[in-house]
Amino acid sequence: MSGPLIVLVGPMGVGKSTVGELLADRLGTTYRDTDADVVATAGKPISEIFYDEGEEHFRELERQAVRTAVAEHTGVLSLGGGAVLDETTRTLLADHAVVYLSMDVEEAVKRVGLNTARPLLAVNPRRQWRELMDARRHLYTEVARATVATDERTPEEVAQAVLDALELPESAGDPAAPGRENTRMTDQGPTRIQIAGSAGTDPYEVLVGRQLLGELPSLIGDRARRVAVLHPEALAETGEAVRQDLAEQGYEAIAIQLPNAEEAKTVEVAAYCWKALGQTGFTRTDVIVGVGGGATTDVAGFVAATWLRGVRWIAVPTTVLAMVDAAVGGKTGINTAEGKNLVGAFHPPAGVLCDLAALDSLPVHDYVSGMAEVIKAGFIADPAILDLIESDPEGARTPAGPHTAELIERSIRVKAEVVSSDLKESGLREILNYGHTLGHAIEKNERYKWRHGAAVSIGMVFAAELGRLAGRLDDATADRHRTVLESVGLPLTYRGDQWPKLLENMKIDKKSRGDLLRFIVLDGLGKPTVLEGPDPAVLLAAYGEVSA
Ligand SMILES: NC(=O)c1ccc[n+]([C@@H]2O[C@H](COP(=O)([O-])OP(=O)(O)OC[C@H]3O[C@@H](n4cnc5c(N)ncnc54)[C@H](O)[C@@H]3O)[C@@H](O)[C@H]2O)c1
Ligand SMILES: O=C(O)C(=O)C[C@@H](O)[C@H](O)[C@H](O)COP(=O)(O)O
Repeated sequence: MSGPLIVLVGPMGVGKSTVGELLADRLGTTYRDTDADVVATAGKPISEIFYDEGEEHFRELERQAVRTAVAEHTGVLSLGGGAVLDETTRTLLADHAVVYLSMDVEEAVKRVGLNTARPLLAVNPRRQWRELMDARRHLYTEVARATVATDERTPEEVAQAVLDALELPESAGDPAAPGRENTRMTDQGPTRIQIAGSAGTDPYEVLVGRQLLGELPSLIGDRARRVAVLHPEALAETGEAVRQDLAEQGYEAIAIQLPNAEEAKTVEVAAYCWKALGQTGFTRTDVIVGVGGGATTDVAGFVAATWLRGVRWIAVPTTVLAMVDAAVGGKTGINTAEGKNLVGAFHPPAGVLCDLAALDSLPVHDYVSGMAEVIKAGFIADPAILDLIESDPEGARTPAGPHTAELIERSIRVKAEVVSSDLKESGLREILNYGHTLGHAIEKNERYKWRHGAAVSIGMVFAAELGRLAGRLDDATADRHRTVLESVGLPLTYRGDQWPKLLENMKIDKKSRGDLLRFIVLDGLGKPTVLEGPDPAVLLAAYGEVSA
């Protein structure tokens, strides 16, 4: 019978794609994945199909994808975790060499837990997993010719067990087969970016990848008895899922819900957290976990810095901006009526887990806001970032874009290098403030209702104009600010009549020294420097270039 040489079924996260690709290599054939086919047909990630059109529509797309692939494909094929729910699909699989890859519940939660791209497991992963498997296990075994357990086996061992179970020699595939039809990222594990310890602080790692929940307990460590999970209202379910998971690992885990966005960065919210910690009996060996955007991680870090004069904390950033900037480097803090981040502390986290799957649920404006800090990293240190964005500006507005992981990793590396050598901003670190002097002044002027990235975007155009007018920056690089920021949808202008207020706000910027205003400007692409006490007329002229 023609059709796939092997069909792999089994739950999400069991490793079908990794094992499938290994099998295809060893058999000299090609690998195909019906989930990838569905994503290609729909033009969006599976989580978005679930969200926009519902599970029923997704199942219909999946049924068609399986029918086509079973008819066309002659190599190794893997099906989505729920494909076997469909009776037509099960009938179609009869007489094919189907192998069920299984795993136990602990392994599943470790591999899949925090991955919000798996829409069925966003909340309480352990319980949901059991329910899911109770509903599906018999369907997997019904269609499968063999079952291969994956627990505590390497992908190579699983692949060998599949070949053994089907009694397939390694030459069974077609060596003349063309290249892969659907290559997918294999589970290579997260990228690890090191941040050096300095000023008496420990080194730590920023992990970028998927399915990173399993890393939390080892970061928390066994000296901790209590863990507080701080999360924004928008991530109530995720926060509770993380809390519950930690509780099931034996920690006394509490969740503290914060308001969304800048409303969390107040002394009242910090005081509410201190109260919760006090009532829980939080000691110096206990640990805070901040799950959310930059506002949440700023508060979580600040509460950790101030409680008992400093407890350990871990950042789980869920926005682009928090991944590339806020959660890395140990600047923590809150706003006051007088200005942005005016109260805070340098208190680095014990680790940062950037689960890229979290970005799938981020509203587009918040995603784009984060691109301002990515673009900042491009202008001050890594112009390849700008080239990537300019090659596909639309792609840079969505987590499904082709360069998402690279843009995020490159930006983190820029930040990592700077904060590794100057944690407390005694010099070099000031370059990370590019665009922020005016940006923060705008945020205060808008009573912290604007997105940070939007304000920083205007701030960068202003800084570029300041650099140009001060005779430091060439026209092409100054103009490039406008084109690249606008291409992803960031704003370039602000109300002209607000200058006196903005000037007043800028005086309390953390880079100011006495009455001296200081700005980060560029001497050229990737060459940030400090401009001290610019002529007021030059400042006004630069503002004229961004005023609407
Ligand atoms: N400490 C630093 O070094 C540093 C650096 C840059 C920025 N910041 C600070 O970071 C803050 C901005 O961070 P931000 O842009 O992440 O905004 P944010 O934290 O305000 O998050 C934006 C919105 O998205 C929601 N959200 C977060 N993750 C989500 C997800 N995965 N799915 C759906 N909704 C989600 C939040 O609840 C919020 O409503 C500012 O306060 C800024 O000052 C700090
Ligand atoms: O990490 C830094 O240092 C930065 O300046 C990064 C900025 O993007 C960030 O917005 C930071 O919070 C601003 O710090 P502040 O000291 O100006 O409040």
